[in-house]
Amino acid sequence: MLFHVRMDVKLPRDLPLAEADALKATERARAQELQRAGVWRHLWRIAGQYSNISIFDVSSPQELHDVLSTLPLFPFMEIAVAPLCRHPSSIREDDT
Ligand SMILES: O=C(O)C[C@H]1C=CC(=O)O1
Repeated sequence: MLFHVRMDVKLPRDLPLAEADALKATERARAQELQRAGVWRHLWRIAGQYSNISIFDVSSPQELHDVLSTLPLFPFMEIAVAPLCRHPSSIREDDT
């Protein structure tokens, strides 16, 4: 199942820089691991915002929740999820 996910990162202003940098580094490593595994299919920065638009490929809403809720930055993100299905006018033969 494909899900469109928007993540808006809201780090506390008083979070020490070293802690923020460590969180971002662990988030980056996890994001890249999930991309290599094919779970995090697309990851795009929204221009001018500390936000991303992503496409996840998981077996269920529960798996998506498990993945998102264990991201290191999860406590500092507002997340909006939309489940996707094929558009009847799409000319793509697969769901990539
Ligand atoms: O920077 C972000 O958009 C938040 C998060 C998503 C991937 C990653 O490395 O950090």
